[in-house]
Order: sequence, then C-alpha cells, then structure tokens
Amino acid sequence: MSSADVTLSPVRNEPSMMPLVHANSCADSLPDETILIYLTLPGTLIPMRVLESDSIESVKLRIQSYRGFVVRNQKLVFGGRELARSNSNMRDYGVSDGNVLHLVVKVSDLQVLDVKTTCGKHCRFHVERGRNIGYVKKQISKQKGGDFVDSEVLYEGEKLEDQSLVNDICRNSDAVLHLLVRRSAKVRAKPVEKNFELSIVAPPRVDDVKRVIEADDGIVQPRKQLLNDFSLEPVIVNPKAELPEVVKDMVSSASDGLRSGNPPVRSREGTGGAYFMQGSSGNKYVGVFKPLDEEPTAENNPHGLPLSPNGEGLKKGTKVGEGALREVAAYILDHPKSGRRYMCGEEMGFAGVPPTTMIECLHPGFNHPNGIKTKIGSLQMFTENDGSCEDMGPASFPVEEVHKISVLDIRLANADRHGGNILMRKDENGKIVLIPIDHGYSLPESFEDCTFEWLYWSQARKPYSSETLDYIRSLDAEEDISLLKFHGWKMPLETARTLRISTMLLKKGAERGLTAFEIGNMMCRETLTKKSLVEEMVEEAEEAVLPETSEATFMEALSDVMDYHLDEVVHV
Ligand SMILES: Nc1ncnc2c1ncn2[C@@H]1O[C@H](COP(=O)(O)OP(=O)(O)OP(=O)(O)O)[C@@H](O)[C@H]1O
Repeated sequence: MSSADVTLSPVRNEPSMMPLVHANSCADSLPDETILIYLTLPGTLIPMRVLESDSIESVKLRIQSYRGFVVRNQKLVFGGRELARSNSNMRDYGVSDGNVLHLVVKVSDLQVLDVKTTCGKHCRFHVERGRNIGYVKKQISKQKGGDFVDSEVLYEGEKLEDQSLVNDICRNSDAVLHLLVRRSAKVRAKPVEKNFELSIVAPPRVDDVKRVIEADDGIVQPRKQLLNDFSLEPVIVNPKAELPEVVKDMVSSASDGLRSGNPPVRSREGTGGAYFMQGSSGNKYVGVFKPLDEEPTAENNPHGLPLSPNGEGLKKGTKVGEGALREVAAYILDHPKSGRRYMCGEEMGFAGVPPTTMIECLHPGFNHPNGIKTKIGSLQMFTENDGSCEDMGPASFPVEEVHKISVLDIRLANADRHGGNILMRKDENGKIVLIPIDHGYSLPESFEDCTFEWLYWSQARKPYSSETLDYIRSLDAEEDISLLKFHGWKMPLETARTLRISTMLLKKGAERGLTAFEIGNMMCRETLTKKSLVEEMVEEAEEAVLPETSEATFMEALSDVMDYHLDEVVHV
C-alpha cells in the first residue's frame, strides 16, 4: 500500500454522531430499521446511526466522509469476523442496535514520492517511510542516472536535511509527496576593498561528478539496542525435515540483526502484529515476523481487536493462533515447477510464495502487554517491492503472473486474497512480477469466506497455458497432506478435506479447459448468504453417502457430483 491513510478531499468537521444519510430518510420519521452502532478506534468510541439494510461499502463511505479514512484502508470487525463483503449489509452480518464494531485503519508503510528536478527530469517511486532524504537522493540518482547526492531537496519551498525522515516530512498525510531537486549552489564571499564580492559557484555537471561511494543507506537507525535478552531460533518439529538454505540464511540474518542491536520494526499496515526484521547492517529488512499471539483477535493483538468470542479467526473456518501455520503451509505447498518442495528445497515455487518458516523469537520490541515472553510465529522473507496490487490497475499484470496466483489460491481455498496481499515489482526487464503474501487465512475448514481479487481481472478469463496445465496435472492432495504432516502439521480432517476438494476442483476444471475465473467463481459466494457451487457440491455428496462413511468414499461421491456439475458448465 502506498497511499496515505486519509482522503485528499476535505474531511467534514467531525460530528459527535455520524448522521444517517439515506435517500428516503426524513428528519422526524426515521425508518424502522435504523440502528445505533458504535465504532471503536484505539481510544475513541464513535456513535453512528445506520440502517440494517446499509451495505458495508456505504457505511465505509460515510466513515470516509466524516473521518477521512479511505474506504480501502478500512477494516470493520464485528463478533470476531471481518465484514469483508462490501455489497453485503449490516443485517447479513448480524449487526443490530447497540453493537460495537471495531474499525482498523490501514496505514501505509510506503510513501509515493513525485520528484522533479530543476533540469526538467521527473520520476515517481515508493520508499519506506522510515528512509531519510539522503537515501531518497540515492534512489533519484539510480532512477534518473547521474548523481544527485549533493543536490538540495525541497518540499514546499523548504530545504530538507539529509537526515530528515520521509515520515516526518508528510505533515499533511499527503498521498503523494512532491519534492523538488536542485543542484546546490555555494555562496562564497571575499572582501574587495571595503565591499564583498559575491560569487555563486554551481557544482560540476552531473556527468563530471564521480559517483559517490555508498556510505549510508538511509534507513532509519532506531536507537541501537544491545541486549542479552533476545533470541531467534527456527522451530523444527521433525528433525528429518531439513530447512532449505534460503530459509537458514534468512533466519541467521534476522538473528544477526537482533544481535547487532537492530530491533524489529512494527509494520503500520495489517490487522495483526507484523514486524520487519532487520539484518546486521541495519539498512535492510530481511524478514517479516508474525507472532501467533498478535494475530487479529488473539490475546496480544497490537491493534486492540477484542478476543475472538469462539476461537474462530476473522475468516470463517480458520482459528485464531493458526495463521502462522497456514503461512508456512502455503510456502511448503508452493511446489516448484520441477517437483515437490522436499526434493528441491532451494527453488522458488510456482506461485512465488516467499520462503517462510516457523520461528521462536524473544525480543522486548514486540507487543508484550503482560510481560516479555518468547513468541512463536512465521518468518517470511522480505521481498523488495513497488507496492501492492491495490496501488495499480490490473491491466498491465502479465497473464502468467495472474494465473500462478489463481492456481495457488484455488488449491488453498484462500479466504483473504485482496489486492493488498499481492505485492508487485518490476524485474530487470521491466516486466511486472506478482508476489503472493499473507496466507494466514488459507486452507480454511469451510469455503464460506473464499474471496479472490483476481476474479475481476481480465487475465483470469484467459485459458491456462500448457505449462500451467502440466503443473496442475502434477498436483496431488494426498502427497501434500503427507508433506505437511512430515513438517509437523497434522491437519484436522476438515482442513485436509478442503485441500482435497479444491485440488480436485482445480484439476477437473483445468482438464475441461475451464479458466481461472470459471473455477474460482465456483468457490466464491456471490453474496454472504448464497452458497457457492462448491459448497452445494459438498452438500450433495454428503447427502449421497452414509454419515459414518470413510473419507475416501466421500471423496469418490464428491468426484461424481463434481463431474456432473462441471460437465454441465462446459456444455452450456
Ligand atoms: N514477504 C514480505 N515482503 C515484503 N513486505 C511484506 C511481506 N509480507 C508482508 N509484508 C508487508 O508487511 C505489512 C503487513 O503485512 P500483512 O498485510 O501480511 O499483515 P496482516 O496483519 O496479516 O494483514 P491483513 O490485515 O491484510 O490480513 C504489509 O505492508 C505488507 O505489505
């Protein structure tokens, strides 16, 4: 996410209660279904009058108008569940009079910079808000060719010091920070008789200047914390499951970072606690750590979300405290094209899930409201990126990139694939590469909350390539379940069933020439209450077998039901 957390349009003065805005409402007779709800933000409780029939989107729009938080940066949580479907209404989610809804506002870790130079060059790029102007100058030099390290950078006419942090400069929460770069001119004065002669000495032209050797990478150096009370170790359940070298390197770099006094930096984005782990030099993030106890609605969630009432995660069919397990599973199951992950551990997987492993880590920099304790969670390799798919229209995403994400999401029945969870970067040839992250809500026990952002992208309607079809053919859910068991996750029957069903649907659908859109669409509900086709197929198969029947017999029944429905789709 690169945009700021607030809209650029003027925000209305905050009323004590957000008024009801409805086409049919009139001052003295409120419609029957009017309810009063309360929004909590850390430290604030905001009363708001809404209609039970108001859509989530319209409620968010009003929050945007009165509080300034843009809709896509808002997450509403009620009863331990995220109100994720924008076209569903308050009633669908069971919100009634007097209920308290939690509003989590996503604040970006990245800032868009729009840079103009006095010699007419222009560039636009993202930087982490923790970087300083010295670093920005180096980025401009890289992007535009030449050396801008000795130049002056101005914001609203004021010269910025090299040490100034991007975060501190954004005083108006600007979505885009406009900077002007000019060559610095030194003024020298030399006495000439009783007067001074002024001469302005412009620096040499860019081409004449030798490139400055890297000295400071410009990342914020939080005060060094040289501690003894820290640790970072991989969690290995099965000693036979050897960690790939890339994972070992990531773990040791993050551990070296802590040893060198570079503390974890908490991300401002997301609903759970996510920490950027630094390397030993302190100028590079090497991993993202997500502790189990800081997941949304878990005990130590840093965003103040209340505890889950029933242990279920924000998405149906997931459990609080299992997000890290699912993150690691997504990496293990993202087999490379050439074979299973355990046979060729070093290779990047088909969908490009960054290497992820389970670690235990002790550091006072995490959220410890009840005393400092060792935390267990997932550590994922930090991937340099130019923002997420929320920052850009999908038109320029290569078809193969979209297809690889679709294959992963269908297999894992991902319940949280929104644009913010796909990072994006350009490779050395300028081609856009998509990087799937945040798989804490994959492999749910039910299909109720499956959502795939890419369903709405035109690439999803293009046929899979023969290479992708070969990959799909090679998938085997039983092998995947055994592989996860080998790595220590003995999946509950319901989760294993999800993996079996979604793999079966992907394989059967692809075999019949269906597109990612057609297959994905069968897994997603059109509305909160209308069951998806895959849910209907499961129900039909359950009705066709005896209650105590074996899993294998159930899957056989489902296979027949699925063939019937897919053939119908193909012949329409
Ligand atoms: N592997 C990665 N490489 C680079 N940045 C990452 C990586 N994983 C996560 N991030 C960034 O870390 C921040 C928080 O991560 P993330 O969105 O996954 O957290 P979350 O709490 O699980 O979010 P959500 O509320 O979307 O479920 C985001 O800015 C995200 O872009």
